[in-house]
Amino acid sequence: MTAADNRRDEAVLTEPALTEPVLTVEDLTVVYEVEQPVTAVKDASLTLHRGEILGLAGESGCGKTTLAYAVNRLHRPPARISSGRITFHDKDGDDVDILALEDAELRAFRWDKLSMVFQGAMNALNPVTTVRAQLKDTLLAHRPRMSRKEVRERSEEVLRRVGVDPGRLGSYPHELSGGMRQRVMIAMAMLLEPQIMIMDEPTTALDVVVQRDILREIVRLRDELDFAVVFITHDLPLLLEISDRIAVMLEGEIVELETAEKLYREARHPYTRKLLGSFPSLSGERGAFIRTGVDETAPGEETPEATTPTVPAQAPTEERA
Ligand SMILES: Nc1ncnc2c1ncn2[C@@H]1O[C@H](COP(=O)(O)OP(=O)(O)OP(=O)(O)O)[C@@H](O)[C@H]1O
Repeated sequence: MTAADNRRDEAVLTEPALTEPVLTVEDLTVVYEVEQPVTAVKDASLTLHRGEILGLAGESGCGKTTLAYAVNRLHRPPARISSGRITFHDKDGDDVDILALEDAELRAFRWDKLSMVFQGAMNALNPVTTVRAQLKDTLLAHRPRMSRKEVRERSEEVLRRVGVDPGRLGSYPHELSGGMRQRVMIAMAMLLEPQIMIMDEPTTALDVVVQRDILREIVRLRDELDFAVVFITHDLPLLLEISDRIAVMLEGEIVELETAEKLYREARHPYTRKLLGSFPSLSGERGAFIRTGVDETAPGEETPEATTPTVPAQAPTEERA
């Protein structure tokens, strides 16, 4: 392979072809109405494209979680959206004004069109209910006409997709490891085949090896199923590996939004450069762009057009509990 081939391959990997938008956030401002009001998100605008992984980076307290919650209208008082527009562009052609949805419409919208895996989500599973019952409840709440057989098949399929043996359907959350619980949460988030998944530090509480396995699978699932991901973390090296584009937040504002490679090589904003410089793994010799880790799947293990459920190659083999 020549150097030109290498460069071309790298460009294919790192320069995403931007598809049509699936979500548009315009001038969003979110304020915590406390004694000394905090404007946690200031005039934030971004476009998420279909099938894209958009990383949201920035140090603790810059407003990442507030932004993510507001997009899904999961924010609670004292948080208030004081201005802005959030539009979901459904694949059937409809534009949905998320801020105008009534409660019932919002309940139908969440999980179905846009789902969220948030910090500590692995503890969000109901401790007294089996995995089977939790998947079934979510499915039937949105698809009441599904037959028992369809519910069973879909539940098995999503578990397989995230690398959990369907034999675990009968398990209670405490019978699963942290990594498995987090995989189950990801299965739950993709259960209804949403077009967007927002992931807020989904793997932070897990050890590094499990984290990488799960991230690899998220990228693989995105490749197979084409949902868009907003991935939030302050781990910039990790975002550089998995994201198509990265938005950098500083004190509530999005100060830079670029492709991962451009951000890595030619960050424009001084804060982005400072952030890049604060990770020793990024501040040494900048040779080849580091975007290889989680993209590296065993060659030939999957075809892009695969539509049948497949067990990810990296899935742990596990025994029935
Ligand atoms: N309930 C609240 N009341 C008042 N201020 C709040 C509240 N929750 C968050 N904030 C403030 O809003 C700002 C943004 O917080 P947010 O949690 O969105 O940041 P973050 O970037 O997600 O941080 P982290 O990475 O630590 O989760 C911070 O200044 C925070 O102190």
